[in-house]
Order: sequence, then structure tokens, then C-alpha cells
Amino acid sequence: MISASIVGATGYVGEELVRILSTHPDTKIVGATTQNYVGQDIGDVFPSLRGRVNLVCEELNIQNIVKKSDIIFLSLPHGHSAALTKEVLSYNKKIIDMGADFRFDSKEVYEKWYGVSHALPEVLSDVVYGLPEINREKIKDANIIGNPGCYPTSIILGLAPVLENNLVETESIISDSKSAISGAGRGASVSNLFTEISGSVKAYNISKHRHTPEINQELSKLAKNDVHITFTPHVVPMSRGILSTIYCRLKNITTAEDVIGLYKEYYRGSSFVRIMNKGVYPETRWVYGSNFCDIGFEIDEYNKRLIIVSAIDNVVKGAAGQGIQNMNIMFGLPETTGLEAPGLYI
Ligand SMILES: NC(=O)C1=CN([C@@H]2O[C@H](COP(=O)(O)OP(=O)(O)OC[C@H]3O[C@@H](n4cnc5c(N)ncnc54)[C@H](OP(=O)(O)O)[C@@H]3O)[C@@H](O)[C@H]2O)C=CC1
Ligand SMILES: CC(=O)N[C@@H](CCC(=O)OP(=O)(O)O)C(=O)O
Repeated sequence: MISASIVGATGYVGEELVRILSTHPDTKIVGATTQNYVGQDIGDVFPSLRGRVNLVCEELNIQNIVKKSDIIFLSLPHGHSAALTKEVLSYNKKIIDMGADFRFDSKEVYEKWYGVSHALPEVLSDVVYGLPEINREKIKDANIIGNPGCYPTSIILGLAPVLENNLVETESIISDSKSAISGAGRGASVSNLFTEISGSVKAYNISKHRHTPEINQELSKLAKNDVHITFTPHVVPMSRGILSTIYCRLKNITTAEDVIGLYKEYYRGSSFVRIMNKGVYPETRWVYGSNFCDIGFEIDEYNKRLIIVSAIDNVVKGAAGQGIQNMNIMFGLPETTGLEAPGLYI
């Protein structure tokens, strides 16, 4: 049995980690920390977990947590994880950070975009970016994982096959992405109120969203060339889900059948990526509550453009599910353990 702790268990990602790990056959949850719910049963904080998980939320004491755990999921706002990891580095336990502290190769890029200094830059060269479909081999031996952002997961999985095979121009890629409001976390704020979100769609942080450098970093590695995409995030009135519609110019005109064949081959052995048949465009409700990333295509022959549509659940494949997929790989378990359930079609 793997002893797992969740630091920040009372957030949306923490809740999803507890939910999935509670039915994982090889894991026991031994610790769950909170700021505001100390001493409360997790089933009282999240009534859907009532009677399924016997866990009392504790105040964060990282030394206590590390001693009882084989793996620690850090599910805190960015800026906290690097300092906590520094405190427990000598214990040599596995750490998966759900936030942004370990996603960047460069300390400078992280500090510029996140506006905080990095507490543990010396480990960045050993940290692995936890996108299993791309980095599976490196994840096997990693001790610290930077779990990818939710938008980056949908965009990188959508573009990896065409970039690695040099099929599209790298200087004109656009991703128009829509996210559910749970992407903003569980903390209360006026802009996240039901009355502000329902019945409306808005773009935000155009050209300056913090996921842009993360997406560019990983796409550039795949393309072996500098990639700078135009990324426009939107909030839509849903509780879960991300849909990214990605536009890129083909170097040579091709057919949808050829693109589908390439993607099926590239993701052979990646159980959580499902490639749609011709003319089928994924919907967020098909992946709701699941660890799947569904990808569909269209070719705009007139403009020589490939349009890729990629759908994930932001708190599962975009966060907790992907983290557990990484844990499975790190501990030599089948990658799909505890994650097999299909989406809840709504
Ligand atoms: N939501 C999403 O779709 C995704 C989120 N992420 C990342 O995952 C991480 C968690 O996100 P999410 O669950 O949405 O965030 P939430 O705001 O919902 O939850 C944050 C958690 O951290 C705890 N916490 C906050 N500040 C502190 C602190 N100073 N000390 C100790 N505990 C603290 C909170 O406790 P309390 O509940 O008591 O306030 C809560 O348990 C973030 O880094 C986020 O960017 C990544 C991908 C997708
Ligand atoms: C809708 C919404 O607000 N989404 C969040 C997604 C951020 C997130 O979860 O990303 P990190 O893990 O990189 O912090 C945002 O745009 O900031």
C-alpha cells in the first residue's frame, strides 16, 4: 500500500485527489491538510465523501506529513510548494506539486510570470514535467513532479503529434480555450460568484495568461524550435471542463484521415487520449469527471488550416487525475489504476 497525503485537501483539486484516491486499490490516504477546516471530518467539508473516507483535516505541519507518507500531493496556491519541498528534501519522498512551482525549467521565467521568488531553484533540472503521454519514461524515476496546468494539458496533448512531426508552421498557432469556473479554485471572490458567471462568457488575460510560458516551453521542446502561441482563455458558466480550439497552418495540405491516423499512432499506448473519428468534435460533458482527453479535427482547406479540438475535465486530467496517473507511473503500477471510470455523461 502506498501511503499518500494531500496538502491542501480542502480545495477543488484536493477534494478530487481524495475522491479518486479513496477508491484507488493500492493507496491509503494518511494525511489531509487545510487552513480553515482543522479538526473537521473531510466528509463534513465535502458531503459527497461522507461515509466513504475516514479522514480528519489537520493543520499543515510538513514534518508530520512527510514522516507518515510515501508520496505527498501539494495542492496549494503557487509559491508555497517550493519552500515546503525544501524543508523535506532530505527525506527523499515522492512529491507531486499540483501548482506552478515546479513546471518551469527556468527560475527566471517562473519568477517573471508568477511574481514570487523561487525557494528551490537548485532542483529544477531534476524535476520532471508530469505529462505522462510525453514524459512517461522520465516520470518513472522522478522524485519531484511539476504537474501541468489545466489549459496546458489540453493544448499540449492537442498539438504534440503535429509539432513533433513538423507538420505545422510554428509561428502562427492560436488556442482559443474555454474553462469552467472551478479552474479559479474554491476561494471566494466576487468575480467567481454565480451571478457574475452564469449566462455569460468572457475572455480574460489575453496574451498575458500565466499558462502561456508553460505552453510555449513544452511546445518548443516538441517542435525543437521556438514556439510562441497566441493563447486566449475564456470562462464559461460550467463547474468543470476545458475545451481548447487550436488553429494552426499546415505546411502541406493533408486529409483529416491522415491526421487521425497520425494521432492514433502517436497516442497508441496512451489509454487516456481518445482520438475522434472524422467529423466528430469532442464535448466537455464526454470527459466530465474522468481522466480522458478527447481530441477531434477539421481541415479548412481554403486557409490551409488544421483545427484541433481538445476536451478535458480541468480538475481530473487537468489536475488530480493526471497527478494520480503520475503517481502510478512513479510506483510501477499500471498507469490507469484507480482512473478507469469513463466520464459522467451529463
Ligand atoms: N482548479 C483547477 O482546475 C486547477 C488547479 N491547479 C492548481 O492546483 C492548486 C490547487 O488548486 P485549487 O484546489 O483549485 O485551489 P483552492 O483554492 O480550491 O484550494 C487551495 C487549498 O490550499 C489550502 N491553502 C491555501 N492557502 C494556504 C496556505 N497559506 N497554507 C496552507 N494551506 C493553504 C486551502 O485551504 P482552505 O480550504 O482551508 O482555504 C485549500 O485546501 C493550485 O496551485 C492551482 O493553481 C492546477 C490545475 C487545475
Ligand atoms: C478559470 C480560471 O480562472 N482558471 C485559472 C486556471 C489556473 C490554474 O489552475 O492554473 P495554475 O495551476 O497554473 O495556477 C486561471 O486562469 O488562472
